[in-house]
Amino acid sequence: MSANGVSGGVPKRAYVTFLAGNGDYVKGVVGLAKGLRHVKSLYPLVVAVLPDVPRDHREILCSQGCIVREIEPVYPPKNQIQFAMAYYVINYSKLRIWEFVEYEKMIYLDGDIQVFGNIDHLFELEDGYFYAVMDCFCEKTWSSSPQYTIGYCQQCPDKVEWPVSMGSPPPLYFNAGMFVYQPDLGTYCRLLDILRVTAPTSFAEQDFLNMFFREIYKPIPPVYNLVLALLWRHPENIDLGKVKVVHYCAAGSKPWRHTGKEENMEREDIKMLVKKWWEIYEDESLDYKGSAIDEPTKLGSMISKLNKDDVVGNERKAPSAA
Ligand SMILES: O=c1ccn([C@@H]2O[C@H](COP(=O)(O)OP(=O)(O)O)[C@@H](O)[C@H]2O)c(=O)[nH]1
Ligand SMILES: OC[C@H]1O[C@H](O[C@@H]2[C@@H](O)[C@H](O)[C@@H](O)[C@H](O)[C@@H]2O)[C@H](O)[C@@H](O)[C@H]1O
Ligand SMILES: [Mn+2]
Repeated sequence: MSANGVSGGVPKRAYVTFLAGNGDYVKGVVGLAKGLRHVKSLYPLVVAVLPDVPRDHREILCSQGCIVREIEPVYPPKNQIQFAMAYYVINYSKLRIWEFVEYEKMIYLDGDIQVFGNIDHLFELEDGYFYAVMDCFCEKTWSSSPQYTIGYCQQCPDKVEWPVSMGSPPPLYFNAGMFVYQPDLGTYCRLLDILRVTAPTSFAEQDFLNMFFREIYKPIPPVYNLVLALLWRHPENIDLGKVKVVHYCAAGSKPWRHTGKEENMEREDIKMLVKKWWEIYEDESLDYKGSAIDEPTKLGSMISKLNKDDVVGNERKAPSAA
């Protein structure tokens, strides 16, 4: 196995998600694992877990065929920022997935995402770019942004034009709940180095990743990450019948917590998407039939230990002469 994700000439690929805490997001990850099986994906699901994910949750994930990899948390520099959601501070730990260099290419999916159509073909996208779906600025989570204040959204840039007095419009901005990327140790080190000197902002690691990858970001269609708010903010941009990936990120839309009480949660399309999520989650025929994969994967943990030895407390040791 070479460290650049190619073993015996076959490029290693996998889906990867992130799990923190001992709460109910583990249901999201189990649903995602079963959803990928449902669409007959060829690739495994790696779950990057923070140390606070309890053993029983890790065992559930292994029993569902997931490859569980423990990661250390990543924290932003000391700050007074009010994140759009207080818990967003834990999302900086997603940056550890750039260290998974035993894979040549990975598709990151949030734990509150479900895949309803096979997207394995995205692994064939040209190397050297960062692929993700454009976000929307119309929800009140964006109320502290200039876009929201003037009513500008990249989903409909002609509706309210960006005022010339405010300079050029913001660069295209992606939702960080789903992206296609290539793990790489050099990128990983630069991410951590630059994070240490970057003031955190409302959307935490999503803002940081947009800044870091702005030169190589390539938008892909919203069928690959339906941010639910698009259904009521930009319905003209969505053909629900063609959507392959649904991102349950609107307030009140997490299927495993859905009560229908929050704004828009009583919509027929939302209720249908929540029902579809539960149908997969409860479908026992989609349970993993193989033997649970050891946690953590032996090789994976050896590689990450090896990498850690080279990056001690983010100061890199000079490579050994050997
Ligand atoms: O308590 C938590 C909160 C978040 N997450 C992970 O962090 C991701 C990003 O958080 P979330 O999806 O809630 O953000 P949103 O997309 O709703 O803004 C989740 O999908 C999970 O993968 C987690 O594991 N436990
Ligand atoms: O920590 C920042 C988060 O930022 C994103 O969530 C937000 C953001 O996209 C807003 O733009 C939407 O309005 C909102 O609905 C959505 O929840 C990612 O989905 C999530 O994984 C995570 O990175
Ligand atoms: Mn999400």
